[in-house]
Amino acid sequence: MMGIGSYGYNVPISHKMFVGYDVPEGVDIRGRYDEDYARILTKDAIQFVAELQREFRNHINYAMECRKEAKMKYNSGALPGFDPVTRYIREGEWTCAPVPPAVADRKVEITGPVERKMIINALNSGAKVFMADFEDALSPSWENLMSGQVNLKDAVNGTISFHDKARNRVYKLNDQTAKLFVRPRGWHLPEAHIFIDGEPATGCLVDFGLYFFHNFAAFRRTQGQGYGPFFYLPKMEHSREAKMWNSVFERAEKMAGIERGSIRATVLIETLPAVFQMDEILYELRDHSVGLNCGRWDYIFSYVKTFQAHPDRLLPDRVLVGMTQHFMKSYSDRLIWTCHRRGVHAMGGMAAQIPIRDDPAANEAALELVRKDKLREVKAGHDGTWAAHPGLIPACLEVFNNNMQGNAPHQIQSMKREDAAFINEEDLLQIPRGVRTMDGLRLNTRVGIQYSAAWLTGTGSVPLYNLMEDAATAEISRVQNWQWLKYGVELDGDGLGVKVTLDLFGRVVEEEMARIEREVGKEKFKKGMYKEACKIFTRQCTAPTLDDFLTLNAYNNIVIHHPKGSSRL
Ligand SMILES: CC(=O)SCCNC(=O)CCNC(=O)[C@H](O)C(C)(C)COP(=O)(O)OP(=O)(O)OC[C@H]1O[C@@H](n2cnc3c(N)ncnc32)[C@H](O)[C@@H]1OP(=O)(O)O
Ligand SMILES: O=CC(=O)O
Ligand SMILES: [Mg+2]
Repeated sequence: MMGIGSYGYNVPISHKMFVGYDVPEGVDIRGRYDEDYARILTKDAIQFVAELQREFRNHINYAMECRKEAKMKYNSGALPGFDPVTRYIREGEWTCAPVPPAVADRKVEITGPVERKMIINALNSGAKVFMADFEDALSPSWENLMSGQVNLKDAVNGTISFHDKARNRVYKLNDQTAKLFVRPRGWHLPEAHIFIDGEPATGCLVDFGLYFFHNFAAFRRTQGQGYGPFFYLPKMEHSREAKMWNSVFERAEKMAGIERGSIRATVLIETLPAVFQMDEILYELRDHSVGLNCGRWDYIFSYVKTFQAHPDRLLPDRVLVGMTQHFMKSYSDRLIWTCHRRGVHAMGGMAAQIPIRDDPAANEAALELVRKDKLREVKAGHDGTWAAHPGLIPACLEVFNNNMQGNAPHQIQSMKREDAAFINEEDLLQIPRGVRTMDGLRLNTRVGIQYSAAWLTGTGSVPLYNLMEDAATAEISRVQNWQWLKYGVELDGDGLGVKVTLDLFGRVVEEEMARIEREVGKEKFKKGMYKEACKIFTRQCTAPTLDDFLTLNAYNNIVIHHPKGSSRL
């Protein structure tokens, strides 16, 4: 009844009668029709997305070409660094627009996919902010994206509820809820279920456009104290990409008839090139900015990706690349200095530990690691941090409440970190120290395959071995394997002189697949998409040229095109 395809074709089906979305000229919706989704995919909302697409498509194409050009430069041996052309921005005295009162206090922010029950749990979690994620934590299937929009609309309207029939439990919003930020996808991802003028739409414009169109008015009234909506912006590599977002925001404000500077966004600094552009990014967004965030996991991924052709910059085991490595500490310190100098929040990142339900001692050890990470952040001057799970909110809040300097709900004025002004290119690029082991190779493989299997079946964040895994952490596993294979590295931590070869990797994959089957059980293994995931992950790890993104390459596997309209037989 439905056509499965890499984007570009529909499977003809003979239904007698179709209902479909009412679309404006030039738009073709190839995703499944659903009455709930039709509340989101209204003609006016789609028209707004199409206008954004038409206005910005050339800019986006240009920005993506610039990414390719930068990659070629790095692949020929160049290092990323500060741009002499924009020195005047870095050295100039300017600040961003004042922080909106509604989000002055961001001590702890919970993140999670736009799943109905999780949205309610996150908003009720006691965190100050909830970042609802269309990105690292979400597998961007049509169902996930569209039901995510429905859920967010109900959340902003305050009407969201969820009935867990199996547990006979009804979920509703508390009186006091976290402030909502929404993270759209990155600039590079297409939305292959919506075609505009014959081309797939840009994923982030769909996420942003639909959410903004339906929610700006209610959000500003109920949550934003006259500001908003609020966003998180992922995976940018250059300030030109921030400039595009700024123009998108201005265009949206104009359409909505709201004051310029109403929309506010926090940019994740999570690519290596972007760390040299923090001032420039804030400058482009200075009327729409509410800070920067240390997206540590994608940042590590980006370090490997940027240096894919630099065999002298190989990473040690993934578990050894933490925030105390010099390049990571330098990045976080410079981010704090930059943000506070420009008058905005410097947000910390995500510790990977999550509560461990069935083992109190292990649970306490995990909590202690989270506390330690948060203590380091608050003492360094961060104004808030991220938590992956409601069970971590009280501990994170306690650390921030007890250790922030000054009386404000942030440390923007009280922790200037002038010492971090001297952090230079060498600090930011310093090669992480540590050893490489067979365990590291095995863990990358086991986690990468299991995450990919979850992603292919519609889940974008999963608990694996008591840690949160999402697209960013899986990327590290993938590119690290690729790097080790490409350069045939020696696993120097094992003292056996073993080199990573295709043959060794093949055996590791086989053994780890067997282990996964044992761990998840035969039934789940058979029903899940482990074999497909293994194929995709293995191909990516052994590809002669490194794929830019795991999810971009795997996306074709989750695109499902339906005939125009669905059956009403
Ligand atoms: C690198 C980055 O980009 S980080 C940001 C992106 N990543 C994320 O946002 C990850 C967010 N976290 C998660 O998705 C989840 O916590 C996981 C997948 C890691 C673990 O989830 P689970 O295995 O379901 O956790 P667990 O079973 O302990 O959950 C207990 C309860 O907490 C809820 N819960 C867990 N995490 C969250 C969350 N982040 N937001 C809201 N509710 C949550 C569960 O839904 C469950 O609710 P219930 O008791 O009402 O049924
Ligand atoms: O998005 C956050 C990250 O760490 O990546
Ligand atoms: Mg990220």
